[in-house]
Amino acid sequence: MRENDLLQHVYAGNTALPDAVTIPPGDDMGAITFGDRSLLVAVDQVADGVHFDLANTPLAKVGRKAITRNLSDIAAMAAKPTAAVVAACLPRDFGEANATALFNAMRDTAQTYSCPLIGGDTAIWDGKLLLSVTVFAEPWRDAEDQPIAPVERTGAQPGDAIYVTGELGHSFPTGHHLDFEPRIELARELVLASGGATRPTAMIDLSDGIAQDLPRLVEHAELQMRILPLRQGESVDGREPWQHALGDGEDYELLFTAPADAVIPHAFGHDEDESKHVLITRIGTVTDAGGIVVVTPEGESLALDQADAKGWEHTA
Ligand SMILES: Nc1ncnc2c1ncn2[C@@H]1O[C@H](COP(=O)(O)OP(=O)(O)OP(=O)(O)O)[C@@H](O)[C@H]1O
Ligand SMILES: Cc1ncc(C[n+]2csc(CCOP(=O)(O)O)c2C)c(N)n1
Ligand SMILES: [Mg+2]
Repeated sequence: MRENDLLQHVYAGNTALPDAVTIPPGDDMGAITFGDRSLLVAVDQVADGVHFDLANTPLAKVGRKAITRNLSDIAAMAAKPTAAVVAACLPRDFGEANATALFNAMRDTAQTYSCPLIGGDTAIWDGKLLLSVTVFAEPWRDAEDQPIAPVERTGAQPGDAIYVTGELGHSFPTGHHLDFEPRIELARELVLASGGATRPTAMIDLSDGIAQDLPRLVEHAELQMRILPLRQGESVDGREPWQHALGDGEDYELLFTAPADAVIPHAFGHDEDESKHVLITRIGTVTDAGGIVVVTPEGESLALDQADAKGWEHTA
């Protein structure tokens, strides 16, 4: 069983959805309208053994990740967090102190990002720890209080530039997958600054790696591995740093496209210390044919599926 096959089956039913569904399955969040307002919703789970290893991870970080993974999907739509609910399946031997610590971490993280935890459900079972978080979001509003439409995955055009925030690769061994900052404020700035001149044409958050997530935005592109922003980490199986950056996944950075003449800033941040600012790197261009091609640091052009960097897909 492959995750992507099931998703194609889900998307095939999208045409039958009612008109109130403005963003159907296939984006980082779905959206519905009621009255003249729009509400976005997404659900993401974390499971022990799949998204974290409980034996080696403090509960505070597990609880944080359960929330921030969902906030990253809100960032990917350039939307504003509204509220969250959580469904928890706790192992039978978990204990009250652990349950309290976990809940406190989720509540505090949600609060930090102005996405209050407003409910949930708790069960105790014979399985491993499993947390499923649903988040709601709404459009940001401009200076005239007009809603800013969410950025979807579908708007990229040939000739658009491709950008990525932060650094990529080695997320699991470095612990980045637990500690990352969801890019909510950065995305807000992109859609609000300069009267919309820096608005992305399409955007996604990088959970499964560029190798899986770029094809969700565009069919054809050329990517320069020489300028891919790399996180430092140990290489596995002799693979190159750029291969880790393409395929490891769980970067929770934003991958987006924008018109080639849009003046996208090179960094984002309000800290006086510029080393704390988040890089925004132009890594390639949307093309109109030829599939997705990666140009290695040595100048060799490879089809993405020949790059030995597959990205993450759930399979069984
Ligand atoms: N079981 C399902 N039923 C209906 N829709 C689904 C199901 N699983 C996934 N989807 C939809 O398919 C799309 C891709 O799902 P996926 O979980 O890969 O989201 P993502 O944002 O790409 O990744 P992540 O979950 O890591 O943020 C989303 O629009 C999601 O809502
Ligand atoms: C114990 C353990 N093993 C492996 C990984 C790596 N990993 C897990 S899920 C995922 C993609 C995103 O998930 P999803 O597609 O469900 O959003 C990645 C890269 C990890 N974090 N913890
Ligand atoms: Mg996502």
